[in-house]
Amino acid sequence: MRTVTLTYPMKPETAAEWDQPQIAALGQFDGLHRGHVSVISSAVAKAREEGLPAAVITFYPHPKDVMGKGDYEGYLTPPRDKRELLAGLGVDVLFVIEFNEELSRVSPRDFVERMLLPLNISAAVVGFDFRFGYMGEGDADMLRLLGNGTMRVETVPPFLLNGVKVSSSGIRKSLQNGEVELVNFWFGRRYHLRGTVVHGEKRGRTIGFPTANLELEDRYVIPARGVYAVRAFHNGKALPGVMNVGVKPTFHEGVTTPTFEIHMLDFSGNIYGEELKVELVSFIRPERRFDSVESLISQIREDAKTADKILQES
Ligand SMILES: Cc1cc2nc3c(=O)[nH]c(=O)nc-3n(C[C@H](O)[C@H](O)[C@H](O)COP(=O)(O)O)c2cc1C
Ligand SMILES: Nc1ncnc2c1ncn2[C@@H]1O[C@H](COP(=O)(O)OP(=O)(O)O)[C@@H](O)[C@H]1O
Repeated sequence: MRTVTLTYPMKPETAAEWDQPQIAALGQFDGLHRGHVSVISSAVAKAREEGLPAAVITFYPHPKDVMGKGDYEGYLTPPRDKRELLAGLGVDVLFVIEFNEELSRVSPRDFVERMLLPLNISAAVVGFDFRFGYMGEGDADMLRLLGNGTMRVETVPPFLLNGVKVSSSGIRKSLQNGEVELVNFWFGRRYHLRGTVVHGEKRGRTIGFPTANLELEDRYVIPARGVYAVRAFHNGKALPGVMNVGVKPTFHEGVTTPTFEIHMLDFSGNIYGEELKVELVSFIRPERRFDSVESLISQIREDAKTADKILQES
């Protein structure tokens, strides 16, 4: 899959490259959940049918990140995850349009005429609630109108699971409530965090539970504080583990930024500086303060047993 970054207005030399028609799915697609996958797969299927390349056109940063008051909660799929997942769906080209204040003021007409038509999009596939252009004034009908007969527009209906519409906002909320199974069901895969193992306070090894401290690679949506059964992938190898997302109230007061610590159940070795991808499998319990280190240790021992059982069954 090729990734192309675009800025508004499109440079003529960029446009000149896209002289073949292509089928494109348009949207923010943060999370690439099953609703998003249904839109993108429909574009890919259409592209295969017509023997044309399948493209995805998306925006980065997230409009809420640019237009908000600095309180954006982060990404479900930061750029690297998005690229990997889209490549796996059979997408040939990913166009990432840089979102900034200027783009937020572009009218639907200018957006279509100056960004989409130059890319030679013969059919655009969008979700049922797709909005674009200044103040979200544009919708699928307007896209069709502005395409002026050169661009077919198809909408994909809402994707429901148990009668509930799968949505990025629903997933964010559930993740922040620790509802991992539900989140994973909506994703159709497991939510993961990726990062580098950094030095912590060196206490883990002294209490019999060394923990790899993860410095997140990007601004992920942070799951609820607490203990999770996880699978950590180290150099592609899956390692069962238990993760604490928290501020360690047993040892600290007033800390607000959580750390991500993973104890791998059957592992020993030095992995400082190395990358881990950590898949969340299940929420075990909220984080709490213990009156003694001994009671924390026996609870962690219980957590490790619980995680082991969950992971053997999933
Ligand atoms: C499975 C697990 C559960 C944990 N639960 C708690 C908890 O409930 N409360 C707490 O204060 N710390 C908790 N911790 C964090 C430990 O306090 C922490 O791992 C230990 O202090 C080592 O920190 P270090 O890696 O920075 O040396 C937990 C850690 C693990 C691995
Ligand atoms: N089973 C394991 N799970 C996690 N990390 C382990 C394990 N065995 C060894 N390690 C190593 O030990 C380090 C964690 O030890 P710890 O005493 O908690 O130090 P720190 O506070 O720097 O994280 C990890 O970063 C990793 O390099």
